[in-house]
Amino acid sequence: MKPFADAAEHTPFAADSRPRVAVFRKEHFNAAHRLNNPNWSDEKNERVYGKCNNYNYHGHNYDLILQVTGPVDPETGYVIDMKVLSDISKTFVLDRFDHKNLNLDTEEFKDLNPSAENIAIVIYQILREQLDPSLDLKIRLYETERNFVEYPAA
Ligand SMILES: Nc1nc2c(c(=O)[nH]1)N=C([C@H](O)[C@H](O)COP(=O)(O)OP(=O)(O)OP(=O)(O)O)CN2
Repeated sequence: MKPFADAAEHTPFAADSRPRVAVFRKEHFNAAHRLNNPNWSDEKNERVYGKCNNYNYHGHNYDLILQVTGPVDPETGYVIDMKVLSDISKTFVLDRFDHKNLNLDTEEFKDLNPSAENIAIVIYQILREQLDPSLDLKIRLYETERNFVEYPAA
């Protein structure tokens, strides 16, 4: 099989003819949070968020799946070096959020509800700045085994 057969027929700048592949990196972090809207009454917060509004912050074992999609570099065979992706996620996401109380210990969630949706958006924004603009990024965040979100949505 010759994945670069088409590319070879074009100039080295014919990037569009390079095959695009999605690369995945799974990360994990633990964090505590509480869902609460300060503009609502205690009753409404309790009704909307249930046990997630409990004054005792509770923790989740978050699984984070980073999906980076882009053209395969014919020289390296890589879309992105997964070691580099791992280092970026450790430095900019895990070191920031792992073993933290998201509401109390992080700037990002001081005034933003740390729902799975908002955490995924924040992580996306943080990582987006660190990646080559030619690469697409998608975040999948598991808050529990059965509850997970994706950003951007398909
Ligand atoms: N749209 C959202 N809904 C909910 C969120 C959220 O972030 N976005 N978060 C929660 C809770 O924090 C948590 O995810 C729910 O925990 P739990 O009910 O224990 O979920 P489990 O999967 O462990 O248990 P099930 O009994 O299978 O639901 C709630 N909603």
